[in-house]
Amino acid sequence: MRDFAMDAPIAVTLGDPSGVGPDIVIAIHGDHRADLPAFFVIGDPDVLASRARRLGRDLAIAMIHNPAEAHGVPAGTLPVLPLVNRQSDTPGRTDPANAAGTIEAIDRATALVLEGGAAAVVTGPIDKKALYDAGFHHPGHTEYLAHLCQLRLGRPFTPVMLLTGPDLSCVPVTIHIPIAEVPAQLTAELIETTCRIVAADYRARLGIARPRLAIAGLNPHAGEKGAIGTEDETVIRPAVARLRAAGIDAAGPLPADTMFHPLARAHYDVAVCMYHDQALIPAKTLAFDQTVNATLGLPIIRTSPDHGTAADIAGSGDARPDSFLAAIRLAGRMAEIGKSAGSTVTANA
Ligand SMILES: NC(=O)C1=CN([C@@H]2O[C@H](COP(=O)(O)OP(=O)(O)OC[C@H]3O[C@@H](n4cnc5c(N)ncnc54)[C@H](O)[C@@H]3O)[C@@H](O)[C@H]2O)C=CC1
Ligand SMILES: NCC(=O)COP(=O)(O)O
Repeated sequence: MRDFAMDAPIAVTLGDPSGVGPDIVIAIHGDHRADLPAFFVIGDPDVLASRARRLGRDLAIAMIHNPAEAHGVPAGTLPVLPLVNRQSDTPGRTDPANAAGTIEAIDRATALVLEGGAAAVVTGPIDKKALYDAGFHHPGHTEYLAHLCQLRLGRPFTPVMLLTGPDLSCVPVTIHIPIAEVPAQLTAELIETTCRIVAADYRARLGIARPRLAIAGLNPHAGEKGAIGTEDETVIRPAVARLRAAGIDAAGPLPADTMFHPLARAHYDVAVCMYHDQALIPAKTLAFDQTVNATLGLPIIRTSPDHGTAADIAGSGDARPDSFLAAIRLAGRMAEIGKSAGSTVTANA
């Protein structure tokens, strides 16, 4: 295992057993472990063993009781912190009985990072609807992690979703909400808070001291000077002006249809978009296999692959591991940068 200058290993959750999370973790452990920062899995060892058999892969598991033991497991074995809530191996098919274990893994990983036992959490993809059906009322990891941090630390956090790939990084200001609710939820305050968190975490966790932010408009042609929608002038432009007055390198509102081509991208480090698909469509289209989803604005480091459960190929061996690998690598880099900066500071921490 390479020395990544981190004292604590990274906690990896498998996500929903209906998906490709277990497939990819098994593949990564078998093929890439030596090139990655130290990590351990929080999951059901029987799910991993069963999935490995389906995939025809050898898998030796070492059960651990705390993250520190991950450093001492025999070479070639995968350290696994077992769940209390047992799960079954159901590739391609969600099972309500698995929900408790899926949530437990996120809870325990977050607690371990907050306590300093783990350096970061890398989450495997969850099936959101399956969790909603089981009573989980948070839209996704992003919002749930903020909730967990608030429960533990007693103050609120604004989580910010960042999709970051080799040639494009994007942040959606509103996240998992219906498109019809976007205009009402999009306030100048939310845009400003999001951009301040982006600027602070780029500095503290991504090593870019003064990132250039390109702020998208909401309406076609950024509202065509108010002729095609008003939010660009009444909500977004005032937020950009305040950010600039505060010393943040922000430009916009920019027409969203022309801000993602290569020449335009050369002018910014991160595109701040007004809604989920405005950010995620360009990010996933340009680099589905290399893009990572990172959560900013929290007192913990969290990354994940950009893709979902891919239940249609779970258990088949066809899942590509690249985005998950990039997520583990980015979590390691963020932990190193945070450590050398001597802080876990975020704008709302
Ligand atoms: N971070 C998370 O937990 C995320 C969870 N999801 C959840 O995943 C579920 C499915 O979402 P979809 O929109 O269908 O997106 P998806 O990313 O799961 O699948 C879209 C298409 O890409 C393919 N694909 C995805 N990952 C792949 C990989 N690693 N290798 C090869 N092919 C891959 C799939 O087979 C499918 O054809 C939903 O329940 C959604 O909520 C979606 C995104 C992120
Ligand atoms: N489309 C991205 C996505 O749904 C990721 O959500 P989260 O579970 O990381 O909050």
